[in-house]
Amino acid sequence: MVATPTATLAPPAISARGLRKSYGDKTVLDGIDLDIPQGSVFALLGPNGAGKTTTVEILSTLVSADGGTARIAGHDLAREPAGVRSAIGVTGQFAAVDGLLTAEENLLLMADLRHLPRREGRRRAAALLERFELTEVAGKPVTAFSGGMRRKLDLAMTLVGDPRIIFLDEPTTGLDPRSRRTLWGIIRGLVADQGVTVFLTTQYLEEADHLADRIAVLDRGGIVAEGTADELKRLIPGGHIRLRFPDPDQLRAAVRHFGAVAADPEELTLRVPGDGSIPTLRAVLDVLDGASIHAESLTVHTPDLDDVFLTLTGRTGSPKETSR
Ligand SMILES: Nc1ncnc2c1ncn2[C@@H]1O[C@H](COP(=O)(O)OP(=O)(O)OP(=O)(O)O)[C@@H](O)[C@H]1O
Repeated sequence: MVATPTATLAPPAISARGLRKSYGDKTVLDGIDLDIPQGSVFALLGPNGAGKTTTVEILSTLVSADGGTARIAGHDLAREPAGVRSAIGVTGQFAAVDGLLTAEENLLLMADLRHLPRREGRRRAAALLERFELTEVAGKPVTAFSGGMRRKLDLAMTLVGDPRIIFLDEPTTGLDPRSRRTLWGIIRGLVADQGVTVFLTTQYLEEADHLADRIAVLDRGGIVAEGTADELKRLIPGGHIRLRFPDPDQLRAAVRHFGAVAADPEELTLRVPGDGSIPTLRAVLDVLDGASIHAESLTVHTPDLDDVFLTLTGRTGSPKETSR
């Protein structure tokens, strides 16, 4: 499919102003603004309980906001909820998959719920089974499926209605790295081939980094930062070089030469601000050599989304994968 040059002129797929929601005296969303262009992937990143699911529930008409306005696919959220529902698909932590039915039966059931003619329903089910590489297991009951296969089927069911906007609430939570990567590929394909807009929530910084055109960090009821992964990383001043010393004397000597930098006497390490460029590294090594200080090891740390998350929310994100 050819990308439409009008995409940039098109109204946003999702826009929201001042969305608010409280449960009892707990303020979950305290005035959220969003602008998500058509055909893009947007990631809402936040720690547990930040209000990510609540945001998806509001934007997908499952829960009403206490205040604020939103337009989804051109429909006013409060006044035209049926129009919103016809344009969106939602895949949540609350998977819609029925374990007793087969994969194909689940898809056909969804086609019935969407009032598709029988033949069209069968055609779409077959195409989705093929696309998600589930054709061979189409006749098997879903109880026999792995977590990754269930997630794929869940996403396929969302696509039966051919939505223009898809909400994915923590789509890969609990999946192994391989299944996660498979789903990432599928999600990227949806955007590239069909131009759908994806609104994704995640606790995985790496997921947001891989998939999203823009990322918003939600914390304590508000969006504390928004931008591309690179823009967010630039919020964090530089990287650092970490030196490890064999004993406290060497560490103390290094502190005298490098000045006001973060030292960890227990770990016998010192953080020197700087990127991993050759001149920076050479300058650090020259200081060590000049003062005859012996360092055991040197590692370069470039800022990543984890640093951003930590700086903005005061908490670390989820453990990062090591299997690249
Ligand atoms: N129906 C409800 N009634 C009362 N409190 C609720 C309800 N739904 C959500 N909350 C509260 O709102 C806050 C935000 O919840 P939400 O599920 O939106 O967070 P989240 O960012 O999606 O977290 P997680 O990553 O754990 O799913 C939590 O403190 C939660 O307990």
